[in-house]
Amino acid sequence: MLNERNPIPVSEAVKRVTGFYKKGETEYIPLTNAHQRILADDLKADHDVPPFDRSPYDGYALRSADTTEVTEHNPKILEVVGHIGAGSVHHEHVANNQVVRIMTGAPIPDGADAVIMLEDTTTFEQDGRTYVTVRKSLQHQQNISFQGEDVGEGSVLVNKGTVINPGIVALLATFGYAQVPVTKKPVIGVIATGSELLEVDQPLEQGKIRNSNAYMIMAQLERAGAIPKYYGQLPDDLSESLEKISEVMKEVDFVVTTGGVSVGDYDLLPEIYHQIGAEVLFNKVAMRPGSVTTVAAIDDRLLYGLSGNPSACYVGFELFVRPIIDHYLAKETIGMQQEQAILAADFSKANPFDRFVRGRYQVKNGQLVAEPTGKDKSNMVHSLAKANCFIQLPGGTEGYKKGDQVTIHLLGE
Ligand SMILES: Nc1nc2c(c(=O)[nH]1)N[C@H]1C(S)=C(S)[C@@H](COP(=O)(O)OP(=O)(O)OC[C@H]3O[C@@H](n4cnc5c(N)ncnc54)[C@H](O)[C@@H]3O)O[C@H]1N2
Ligand code: MOO
Ligand SMILES: [Mg+2]
Repeated sequence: MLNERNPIPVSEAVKRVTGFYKKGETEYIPLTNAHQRILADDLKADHDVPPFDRSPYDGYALRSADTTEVTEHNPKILEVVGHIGAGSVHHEHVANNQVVRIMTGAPIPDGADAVIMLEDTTTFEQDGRTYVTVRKSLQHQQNISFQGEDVGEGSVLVNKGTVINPGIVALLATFGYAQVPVTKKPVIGVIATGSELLEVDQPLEQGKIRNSNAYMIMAQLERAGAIPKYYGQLPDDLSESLEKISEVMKEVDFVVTTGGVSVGDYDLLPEIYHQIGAEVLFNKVAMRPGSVTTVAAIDDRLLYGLSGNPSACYVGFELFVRPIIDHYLAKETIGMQQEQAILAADFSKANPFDRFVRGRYQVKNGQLVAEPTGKDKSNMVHSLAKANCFIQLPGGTEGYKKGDQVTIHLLGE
């Protein structure tokens, strides 16, 4: 256990955490559940798309050589010898001066090399036979959707580690993935600590507040792609907390607690880490909010001690829990995406530590602009609601001015 609290830079804290990453196993899940999961194998085309030459129009498949010289004023009559919709095949060879009535998506019959659109023809019957008048000349291979023009067999379409979006779902279906290989989600235990906490359905009492952090963390876990497992809230009682946390550690991949990590008389987490023999990786980070964020490890399992203050808890989660989930899921990108933005309002508070201000970014005139979403104290909860990014304001300055360029970390709504 560390007795003294030495603030370390955020980057160093992230590095210490990612040193403990594990990768989840691959599991196979039904395609209907695959949206937003992480692809565990490269998605490779095992056949051409389309798998055969097909018609992109409703019209007639014909031999282009039969239409040389044909114009609006010099139409030509051809005989209709077949009729196919998408899903059907015309098995006979199309000979000179013959056409096959064809619908969008149907395979081009053997012998035909072009398709004329229905609008450029008229049909008539004579002596029990069907004919079509064509009023346009067609080039060899005109109006054909070629085998493999969308996707060629053998190409890698999506790399493993990619978040599955609706477009990827379409590709998975195209290539017959009824079961999709995805990375297993980590199961993360959530415990709230504090004798002041009421559950959400309890009425307010003097000196007490409702536990918002546990529910916030569970939503953050889901957003990050993990499975939250809620173990309820603990009063500030050492032996009860010790027992519960030791038990939970055995059941899940990681544990996140909130509250009790600072230096108060009832901040029990430091003593709990000591008694269960956990190695404290850090207990002070040079940032605001969340400076008290603590991470400890037992063997290969991490125990996150997030602050009790809601905004500090939120920021500590996104900076230090999210990367470990991204690693576990073997995502292509780890942690929050960063962008440059223009600060939309003055931020006058000076601070020796880096600040991660809850902000909202939007695009204005082609430029990312970010604005704080409310009061920036770590014990506040209201400013979290509208936040879609953190505005990073490096420490050691007298504050920032509207118009300054800043780095923002996207929360990925
Ligand atoms: N003497 C010092 N005091 C404090 C320091 C310090 O360095 N020296 N650090 C301050 C900072 S910074 C923070 S952040 C907080 C961290 O507190 P803890 O992580 O120990 O959390 P608690 O003491 O349990 O609670 C703090 C605050 O948050 C409320 N809380 C707790 N749990 C929840 C919950 N689940 N949902 C909603 N709100 C919760 C709790 O009632 C307290 O108001 O310490 C400062 N103090
Ligand atoms: O950890 Mo505290 O949030 O720096 O305010
Ligand atoms: Mg405390």
